[in-house]
Amino acid sequence: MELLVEGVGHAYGELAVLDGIDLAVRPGEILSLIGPSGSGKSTLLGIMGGLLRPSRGRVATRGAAPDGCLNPLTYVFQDFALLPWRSVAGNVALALEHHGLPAAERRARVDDALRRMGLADFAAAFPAQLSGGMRQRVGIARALVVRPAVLLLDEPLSALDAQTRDLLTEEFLAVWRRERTTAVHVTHNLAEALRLADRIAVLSRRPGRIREILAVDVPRDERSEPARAARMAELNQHLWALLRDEARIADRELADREAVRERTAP
Ligand SMILES: Nc1ncnc2c1ncn2[C@@H]1O[C@H](COP(=O)(O)OP(=O)(O)OP(=O)(O)O)[C@@H](O)[C@H]1O
Repeated sequence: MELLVEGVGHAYGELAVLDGIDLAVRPGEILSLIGPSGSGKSTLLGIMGGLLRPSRGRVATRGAAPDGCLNPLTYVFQDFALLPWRSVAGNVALALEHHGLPAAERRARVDDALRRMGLADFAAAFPAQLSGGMRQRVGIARALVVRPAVLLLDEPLSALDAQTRDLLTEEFLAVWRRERTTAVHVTHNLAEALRLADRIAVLSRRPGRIREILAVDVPRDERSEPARAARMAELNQHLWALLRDEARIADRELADREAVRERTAP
């Protein structure tokens, strides 16, 4: 399924957060969204998923959802958002409630999602008994169980240590290779974006506008190969320079505003 963002702008009261966002997320691609802190990345993801109505513009989907899709636009959150009093299987099954599925199908879907995320032996465990990495596996299994058309990932790995993050990135990619689910992935981590994404959209400082959309033109399987290191470093440097420019301008604007406030203070 394709996700189209057309002329989207958003303000929280007086605070303009997004401006003139046009973006087409292609079927089966992973699009990473990066930008300075406060540039509106999570707001844009919320608008894409229909959690938030934009002040201007619209979001549309095009194309069919996969067979058995119960919830076309499905989130994976940074803080896992698990219910502590429910088992792993109970947390995954939560996403199926209110869909009126027969018990046997519900069980089959839950078992399948747990197996795909390597959680089959942990179905009866509770979140408190699990590491952060395992909890996020449950978060991803809960998203997969509804067979989403588009996955919306809001910094899904940022609460995890570096090693667990690398491991989960590879596991997520293994699942994605089988399903090719369209995904939008918000992150602060350039290495993560460069590992996962087909394209990376860079937002400017607030109000966030699309500064550039960069295609990661190295096949995923080759991104850690020595022969590709130079190109990957080049892409990383380019992204870093864009973010640094935006952060510098934002800092200068803030300093100028403070100076004006001091001059005009009574
Ligand atoms: N519900 C809200 N009400 C008012 N202001 C909000 C609300 N949500 C976010 N903001 C503000 O809007 C701006 C953009 O927030 P948003 O979380 O979308 O940015 P972000 O790029 O995801 O930030 P970060 O990288 O720090 O996570 C920030 O200045 C934030 O404080």
